[in-house]
Amino acid sequence: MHRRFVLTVTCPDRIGIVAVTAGFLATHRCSITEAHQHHEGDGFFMRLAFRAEDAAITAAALEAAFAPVAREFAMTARVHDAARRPRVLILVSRFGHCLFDLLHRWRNGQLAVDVVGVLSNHDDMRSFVEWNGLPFHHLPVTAETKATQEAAILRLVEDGQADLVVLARYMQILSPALCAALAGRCINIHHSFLPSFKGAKPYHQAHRRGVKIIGATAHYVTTDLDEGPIIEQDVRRVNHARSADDLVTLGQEVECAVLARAVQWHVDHRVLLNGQQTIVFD
Ligand SMILES: Nc1nc2c(c(=O)[nH]1)N[C@@H](CN(C=O)c1ccc(C(=O)N[C@@H](CCC(=O)O)C(=O)O)cc1)CN2
Repeated sequence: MHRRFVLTVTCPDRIGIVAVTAGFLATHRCSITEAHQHHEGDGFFMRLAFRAEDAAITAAALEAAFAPVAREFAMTARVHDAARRPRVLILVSRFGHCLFDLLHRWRNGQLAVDVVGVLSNHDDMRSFVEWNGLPFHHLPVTAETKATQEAAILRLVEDGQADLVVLARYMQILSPALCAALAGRCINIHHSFLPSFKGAKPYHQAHRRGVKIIGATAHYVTTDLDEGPIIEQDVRRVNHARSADDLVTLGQEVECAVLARAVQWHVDHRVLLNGQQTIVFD
């Protein structure tokens, strides 16, 4: 049974990157099953999925063997075991639609991850989460208790060895310290087509503006609210007859689909960061 891996590479652009990488894989009896690359300015980005004949080889061993090439080409290179199930911690407040959708995809095997738990600043989702056989962590927060509450969040991330934190309509602004601790591994779903309508009540802002299209945006979380690198977006048409509450309801479907795609692409190592932007090899 061949073992399957993913190699991601970010480096300065130059001749020979693909050749040396493909050569390395061939030398190690690996065959490429999917290849993506992108040139952006002086940068080069690549994702290779491949299978290895040697059933005993590991991602760590391949990454170590590739290190001399990575050094020579100034690459940030990572080898991921495609069979490893990333560990995910989900954060939610009162709106459960994105949580329900993610856990549905987890239960039916579509989302091949291990959910280490669900955390909320409200108790609303406890019964649903525990019905799914998952740990529920109720961590209320006020302005006065924010530092203590966030320390508890970080402990859960570390104790759960979470590879990814998903803000599935978690309506608290994370501090710069927590953003730094979760840099590149925390995805938020914002319920507007960014950069329009940042903040807590985007559908009401959109309704006041009289938009004909609403949307949702999944992005990595940074200190600057709703400014993080965008992973995925989508929209749907609305019209004058829709109330603000209608927009809240109609938007939920878009939020679920956008967040699910963003999480799936992240755990499949299809998203590479390029400064404040992303490159998505979907
Ligand atoms: N550092 C960041 N934290 C969070 C981000 C982010 O981009 N950077 N995204 C939010 C989610 N979000 C919009 O998508 C959002 C959440 C909350 C608020 C807000 O103003 N919250 C108020 C409290 C609201 C309440 O208690 O219901 C606040 O925190 O004072 C705006 C946008 C998640 N965190």
